[in-house]
Amino acid sequence: MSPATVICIGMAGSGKTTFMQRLNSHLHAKKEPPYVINLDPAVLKVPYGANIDIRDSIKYKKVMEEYNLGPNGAIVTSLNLFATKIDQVILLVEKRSESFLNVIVDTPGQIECFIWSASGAIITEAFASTFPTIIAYIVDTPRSSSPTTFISNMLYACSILYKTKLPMIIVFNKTDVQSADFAKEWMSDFEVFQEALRHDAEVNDDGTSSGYMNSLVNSMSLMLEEFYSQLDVVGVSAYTGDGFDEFLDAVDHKVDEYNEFYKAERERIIKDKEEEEKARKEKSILKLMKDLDIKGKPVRDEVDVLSDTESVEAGENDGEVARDEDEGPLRVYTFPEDRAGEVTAKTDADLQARYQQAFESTAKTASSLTAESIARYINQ
Ligand SMILES: Nc1nc2c(ncn2[C@@H]2O[C@H](COP(=O)(O)OP(=O)(O)OP(=O)(O)O)[C@@H](O)[C@H]2O)c(=O)[nH]1
Repeated sequence: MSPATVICIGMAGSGKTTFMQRLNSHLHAKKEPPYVINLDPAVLKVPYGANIDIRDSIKYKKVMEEYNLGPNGAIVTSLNLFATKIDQVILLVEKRSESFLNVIVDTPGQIECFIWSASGAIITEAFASTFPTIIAYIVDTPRSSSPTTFISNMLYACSILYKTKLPMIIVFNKTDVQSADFAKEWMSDFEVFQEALRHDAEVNDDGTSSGYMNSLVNSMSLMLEEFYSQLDVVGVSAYTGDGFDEFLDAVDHKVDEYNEFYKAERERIIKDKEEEEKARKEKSILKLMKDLDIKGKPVRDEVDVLSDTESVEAGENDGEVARDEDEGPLRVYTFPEDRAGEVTAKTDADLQARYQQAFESTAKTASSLTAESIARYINQ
């Protein structure tokens, strides 16, 4: 059975690394140790034992110095460098896939460096086309307790879902500080969310609010209802380990969903792409043949016709041999030696004339060039 891959994504400080550490120890305690991958090149310390660590092959600080980049540019470049080896990574994981049930992947805190970069897409796609892959979007619960921050976070999650096209679990972390019940309620009951929004506006209104913000958040929350229906939502505490069994149940549920819907959809997309590529190749071959003026006829026939270059001036008659009106009978039988003589004589005279012409024009150009350079020399 293919191991389920869980890619942890979340804003900086949401607790991805702590979550990974807790998930790792939770699975170890269940005697189901996972395969752990760290894709954050800038992290100083990884508090869990990673089987594959991007920092082993790519030195973030050197990338910064060598390519003269800032912190985010260096993360993207490190990921680009890593993405070139992703097939080897997948092979490594595949080789050992019999001995674990889960692959867990940590990503950089700067979400956009991973989600919106080409390399992030390549890495995600490589996993998703080999193993059932799901996204765990980690949210800092205490920092999302205001309706506006909450909706911003959900919009971000929504964009990630549509970008990756993979099943997603929203993980409300840090429930030891604040329970995630309020968020679950907001996601399931639109009226409760509106009430919270109204209350927030009253409490925080300093007289500068135009009401525009509230109506915008209102419409967004309506729009997000469809998005919420596709999600599994769990509350966890990476500190205490609370909610991790529930999280693993959600992973199982999403893996079933992946196998049922996403896999078929992905296969359809890949097939469509292959067909598109095939059609594109056929079209460009046809275009090439047209440019070469082959017109779809078998190439050998054309070569035979085109080989008679002596009788045709370049560009004339589209490469076809025209017969002179006074050429006489279509076919005259002569002895091979005579024919050879005729051709040689004609060719020799022709060649002589062409050499002469070429020599004259070259000499002319050369002499005028020499005159020009002498004049330039005298001027200097
Ligand atoms: N109270 C509480 N704090 C937590 C929990 N999980 C993480 N933290 C704290 O949140 C802060 C950020 O945690 P990290 O795990 O470093 O977060 P991260 O998302 O990996 O951060 P970046 O790698 O910078 O993106 C740290 O101070 C953690 O101690 C939790 O469940 N409860």
